[in-house]
Amino acid sequence: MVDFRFDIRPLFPEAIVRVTSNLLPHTFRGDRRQCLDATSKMSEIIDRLGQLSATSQGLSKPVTTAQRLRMSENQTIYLLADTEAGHNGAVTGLLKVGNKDLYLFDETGQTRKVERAPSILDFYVHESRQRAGLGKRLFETMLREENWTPLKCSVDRPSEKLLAFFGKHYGLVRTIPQSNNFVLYEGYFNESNSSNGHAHEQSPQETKNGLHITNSPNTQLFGATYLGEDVNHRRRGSQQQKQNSSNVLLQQITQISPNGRYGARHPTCTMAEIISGISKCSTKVGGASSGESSSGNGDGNNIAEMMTAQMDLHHLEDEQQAHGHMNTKRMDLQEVADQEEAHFIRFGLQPSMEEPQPQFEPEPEPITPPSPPPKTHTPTPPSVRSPEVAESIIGENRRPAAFQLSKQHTGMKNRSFGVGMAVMPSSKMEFDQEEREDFGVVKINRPPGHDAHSPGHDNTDAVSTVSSGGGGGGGHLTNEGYNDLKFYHNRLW
Ligand SMILES: CC(=O)SCCNC(=O)CCNC(=O)[C@H](O)C(C)(C)COP(=O)(O)OP(=O)(O)OC[C@H]1O[C@@H](n2cnc3c(N)ncnc32)[C@H](O)[C@@H]1OP(=O)(O)O
Repeated sequence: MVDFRFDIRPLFPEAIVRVTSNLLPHTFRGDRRQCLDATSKMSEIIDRLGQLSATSQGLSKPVTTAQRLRMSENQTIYLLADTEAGHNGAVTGLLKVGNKDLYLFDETGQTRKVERAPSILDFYVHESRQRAGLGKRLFETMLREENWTPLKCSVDRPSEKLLAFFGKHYGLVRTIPQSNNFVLYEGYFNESNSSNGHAHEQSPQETKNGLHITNSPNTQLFGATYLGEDVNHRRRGSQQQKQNSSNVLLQQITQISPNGRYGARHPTCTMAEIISGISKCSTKVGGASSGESSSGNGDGNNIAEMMTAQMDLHHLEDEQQAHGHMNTKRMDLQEVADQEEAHFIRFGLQPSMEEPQPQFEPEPEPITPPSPPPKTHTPTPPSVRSPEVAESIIGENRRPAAFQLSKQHTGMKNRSFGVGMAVMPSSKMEFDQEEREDFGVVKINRPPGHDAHSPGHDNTDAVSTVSSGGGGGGGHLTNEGYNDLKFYHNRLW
């Protein structure tokens, strides 16, 4: 029993009271002074019961506090009291419910967005009163007041006791596995039961080759969901007529900008763009000289020409200005980067031969399932996807980039766009620091055994060699055959 230093009976004219964000029992009538007194006492009751519930469930901190209730507009706490107990009465149970916007899997594994889903958020009956029917009494009162049914309740990370409670009182046993902490019971999505509960339920989205694509944050962060082969078979009949609209949707989804803080524009990485530009130039020119087709896209050649011209200009300036005028060169390099950026934007929209557009065939191809919800009926506590899982999903199942995955999509940090294109796993990149603190050289694909400081080599490093090797094979490589790029950095960049 949970008793308090004050008399709880004025707060509980009924055995069960309902409390919302004003922290007053629904039965409360009184003046301003009484109101302050009542909210203060009610806060103490809620905090105490919330703490006991957390301890009972083994949680490190309570999910129910008066402060949280005060801040939430769509949550309600039901409190059960025994006014006969002791001198001041005792509070014996707490049930917190609310409406949540949830992305949920249905029985077939399709994602549905359910707005204002009825949710059981916290439930506690004091240990000394459990298994005496008080939980059911509290729950039934809540169902009546909220006009909910047990089947339509989503349960936030239920304990074993609560699962047993649902099984015993409502015959609810078979759950629909979810990827979040919520548990639903089979029948949740039945239309016949939709009279109460769901204020808004969106229809499942399109699928493509078993990849389930929605506008959900999960899809935007981790990519499409694989539903499994049997689901594919079931859908194949109707897939033909959906083909066209599906392609359109896929295109739309991949072009959706992430929302919120993920949608904020990130500062461009000039360094990576320059390296990327050199890599593309290298591939283009190299491909042409070796007889490979480079006619896939004119933009690549434009970039190569532009880079060559710009780097020639730098080379000339370097020779003229020797070691002075760092600022002038820095500005020129920035201009190159700016122009490149504009080209790469177009380049990204019309990928060259190195970045083929994904071509979707009508038949699904075998893909390792990244995250199909396990079809079991034993509720398991869902776990949060780690970045490594996201990485494996992307790595194994993503087709060649229809859109560039950035940390907006992967959740991974510090992924410089373009560096990977310039430096292959077998290659190495070196950063040499020159005398001045803000001046350095990047060397890419240096042949093994090359001494960075050996005489005769550093001269080529000290000036830009991207275009200075006119007599050499690639025109943008050093005499030794590695990509070489001079750069400046400044603490203010
Ligand atoms: C979303 C969430 O809030 S999850 C957290 C749920 N809360 C907890 O786990 C806190 C500790 N448990 C409790 O507070 C209570 O047991 C509640 C709230 C789950 C149920 O309240 P009670 O007053 O015990 O429920 P009530 O008496 O109406 O029903 C009893 C049934 O609940 C289940 N149950 C209650 N206690 C237990 C227990 N210790 N072990 C297994 N099942 C239990 C059983 O099905 C039981 O029926 P039975 O006695 O015939 O086996």
